[in-house]
Amino acid sequence: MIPRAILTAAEMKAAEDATMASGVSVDQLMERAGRAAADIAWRMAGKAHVLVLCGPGNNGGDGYVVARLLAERGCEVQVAALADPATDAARNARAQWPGPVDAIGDARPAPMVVDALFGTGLARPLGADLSAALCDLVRKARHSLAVDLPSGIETDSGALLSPVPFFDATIALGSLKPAHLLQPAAGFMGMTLVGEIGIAAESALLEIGRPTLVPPLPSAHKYSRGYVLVAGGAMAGAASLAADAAIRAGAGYVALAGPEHGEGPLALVQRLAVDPRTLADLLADERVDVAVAGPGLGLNDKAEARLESVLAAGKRLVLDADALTLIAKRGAETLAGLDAPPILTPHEGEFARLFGDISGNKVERAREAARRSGSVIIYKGNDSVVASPDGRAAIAPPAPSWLATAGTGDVLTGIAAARYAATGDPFEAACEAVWLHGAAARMAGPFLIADDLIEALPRALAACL
Ligand SMILES: NC(=O)C1=CN([C@@H]2O[C@H](COP(=O)(O)OP(=O)(O)OC[C@H]3O[C@@H](n4cnc5c(N)ncnc54)[C@H](O)[C@@H]3O)[C@@H](O)[C@H]2O)[C@H](O)CC1
Ligand SMILES: [K+]
Repeated sequence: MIPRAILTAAEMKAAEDATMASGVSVDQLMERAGRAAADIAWRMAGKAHVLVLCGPGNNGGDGYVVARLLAERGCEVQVAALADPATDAARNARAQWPGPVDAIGDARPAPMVVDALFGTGLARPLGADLSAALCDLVRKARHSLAVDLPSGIETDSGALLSPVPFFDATIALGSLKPAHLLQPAAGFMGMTLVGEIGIAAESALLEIGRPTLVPPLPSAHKYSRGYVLVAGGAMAGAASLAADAAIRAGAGYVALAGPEHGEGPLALVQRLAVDPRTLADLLADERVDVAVAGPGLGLNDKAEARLESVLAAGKRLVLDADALTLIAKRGAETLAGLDAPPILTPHEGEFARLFGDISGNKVERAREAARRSGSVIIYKGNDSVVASPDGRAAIAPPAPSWLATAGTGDVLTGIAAARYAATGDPFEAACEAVWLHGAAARMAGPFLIADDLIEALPRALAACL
C-alpha cells in the first residue's frame, strides 16, 4: 500500500504555490476544493436543507463554492458568514454565490451543516460566542461536514485552540495534515477523507498504511525468517508476551532467556539464563538477528547487568519498558553509537523520562528524540508516531482505545522485533509493527486483553499478504 503524505500548513501552502506556478489559479484550486466537499455533502445528506458557515479566508471561500454547487443540485442552502471575505479568491467565490449571506448570529439549525469557517489559516482560538454557536449548530444537525479541518484546531499539532464539536466527516483538502491523525484533534473529525485537488503532496511525514508482506521463499528456513532473543528478568509474564508475539508475528526462531522459565507456546525456545553472563553467551550466537530487552526486565542491579549484555551484543535491538527507564538514567544519547539503530517504544511516561526537555508537537518531539538517541522511536499512544534518525516520520491511524490494558506494549515490542529481524530496516519494521498491532486490536474487539492481540496477529498478518 502506498502511504499517504501528511503536510504541515506551511508545506501545504508551498505545494499550493508550486501548483499555481505551473499555471493553475487559486480560484481553480478553490473550485476543486469546494466541488470535492460538495460531493461528500451531497452523498451524506442528499437534498436536505444545508447550512454553510463561511469564514473570512480561503476556507470560507471553499464554503461559498459548496453552497453554490449544492444549490445547483436543488438543495435549499443558507449561507452564514463571520465577516466579509478577506482574500481575492474568497471574494470571487462569494460573488458567484447567487443567494443571500446572513450574519453568523442569524444561522438557523439545519439537518446538514458544513463548517467552512477556518482551515489551515487558523491563528488563534475562535471567540467564545462563535465556538458555542458552531458546537450548538453541529449538535442540532443530523449530518455535519468539516471542510479541511473542524474550525478551532491547530493544523500542525492537533491541539484544540477552542471547543470543537464532533463532526460526522472531515474532508482533508489536497492532503492529510498532522491534525487529521494527532490527538486530541483526530477524535473530532469523524470519518476523514482526502479530497483530491490536483496538488502534488510530498512529505517526509507519512501516514502508516497497511504493510505489504511476502510469504517465505521456498528456500526459507527458520533462521532465515529471523532469530529473536528476548531477555527476561524479574517478571516472566511480560517477557513471555513479547516472545510469544515475536513468534506469532513470523520470526522463525524465538528464544526466551530469563532467570526462570516463562510461559508461551511450545514453539518458543525457553533458555535458562540466571546469570547475566549466560545471557551474553546466548547473545553471542551469530544467528541471533534481534535482541529484545525491557518487558519484565526489572530495575535492579541484575537488570542493569542484563541490559548491559544486550547493549554490548552488537545486535539489532528493540528496547522497551524497564530498559527505557534504565537507559534514561544514563542518557538516551548513549545509544547513538550502537552498530544498528535500535527501536525504542516509549509511552508518554517513558518518553518524558528519556527526553523530558524536548518541546514541540508530538511529531517534532519524536523526530528530535530519534536524532538525539540515534534510534527509531515508536512514540506510543492513540496517535503513535514513528520517527527515524534520518528524518523520516510517520503517524498511525487512530488505534482502538481498548489497547489501554496491561501487556499490549509488550506485544508491540515482540512484533517490532520480528519485523526488524525480517526486514533489517528499523523504521519500516516499526511502522509495520504499529499497523499490525492496531489491526490485531480491531480484530480482537472490545474488552481485549494482551493475549487476544497475539491470537489475532495471524489474521492481521494475513491481511497484508
Ligand atoms: N491549500 C490548498 O491547496 C487550498 C486551500 N484552500 C482552503 O484554504 C484554507 C486556508 O485558507 P487561509 O485563507 O490561509 O486560512 P483560513 O481560511 O483557515 O483562515 C484565515 C483567515 O482567518 C483569520 N483568522 C484566523 N484565525 C482567526 C480567529 N480565531 N478568529 C477570527 N479570524 C481568524 C485570518 O486572519 C485570515 O483572515 C484551507 O484550509 C482550505 O480550506 C483553498 O480552497 C485553495 C486550495
Ligand atoms: K473548517
